[in-house]
Amino acid sequence: MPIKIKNLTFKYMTGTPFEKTALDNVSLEINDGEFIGLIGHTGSGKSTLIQHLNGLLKPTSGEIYIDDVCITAKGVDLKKIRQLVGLVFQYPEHQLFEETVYKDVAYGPRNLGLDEKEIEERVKKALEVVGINYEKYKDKSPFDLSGGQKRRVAIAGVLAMQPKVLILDEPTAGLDPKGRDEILYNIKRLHEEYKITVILVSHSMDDVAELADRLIVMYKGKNILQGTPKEVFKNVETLEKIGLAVPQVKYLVNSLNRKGFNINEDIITVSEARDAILKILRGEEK
Ligand SMILES: Nc1ncnc2c1ncn2[C@@H]1O[C@H](COP(=O)(O)OP(=O)(O)OP(=O)(O)O)[C@@H](O)[C@H]1O
Repeated sequence: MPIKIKNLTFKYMTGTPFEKTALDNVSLEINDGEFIGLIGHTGSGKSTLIQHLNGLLKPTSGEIYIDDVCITAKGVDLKKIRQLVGLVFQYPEHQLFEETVYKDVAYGPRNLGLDEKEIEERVKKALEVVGINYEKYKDKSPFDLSGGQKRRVAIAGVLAMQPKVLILDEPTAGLDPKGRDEILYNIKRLHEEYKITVILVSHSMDDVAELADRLIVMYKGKNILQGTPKEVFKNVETLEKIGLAVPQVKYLVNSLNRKGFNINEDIITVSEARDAILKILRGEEK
């Protein structure tokens, strides 16, 4: 489902002495089935931008089209838009409230007025996608689960709406490494198997380097850079100036090259670095 953002400006508390321009004339296009990494320093406008994509915020000016439907026009059916564009907030597990995992994941589909058979199928599928065993967990209280499991159940609640676009605001924040890996693995799988468009807001350059097809970099409410991770991470100076880093692997490659090695400076992921270092160790390259 393609998304077009045209000249989007958003101000908080307009007309007050506290007015704050959070988005400043942002224009962007996201293609159907793309995996976008949305990065930027804290306060750069990422959360404000994604809240526009399912109609939670209304632009001060500008337009947004989803699948060629202008969702910022008057009278648009926001309920339908929210079905198509699923938004997973930071710490989504704080919104779990039902007494069983089943009921929590079923909450959205039930509100759509679906029959119980369809609801059950959706719950099963959504839990399967996030790697939670349906039979084992459906009757458990969400509050008896680990942090990573709770979050996956919360994500399943959004997936049960069968959105075409999934937006996740820092889905791994506060999780231990195991919980983090499980979430990222499941998002990647979801994108690959269901061709769903994913927008991942992240502070981890390593994660977006591994996962995203394209990065969008925000700075002070503007989209200042975009391109494939390799293209974007070439701009080391610009990124550091705006408080971002490049993937750790890039620093490792630079430091090895300073010691006389000749490793491809485009390398941004651990697996690429491993392959390059193995080649050196096998004597295929210096
Ligand atoms: N409810 C609000 N009222 C007033 N200003 C706000 C509000 N929410 C955000 N802002 C301001 O708007 C700007 C953009 O904030 P936003 O939360 O979109 O940034 P962000 O990139 O998502 O940050 P983070 O990475 O910390 O989540 C910031 O200057 C922020 O202080």
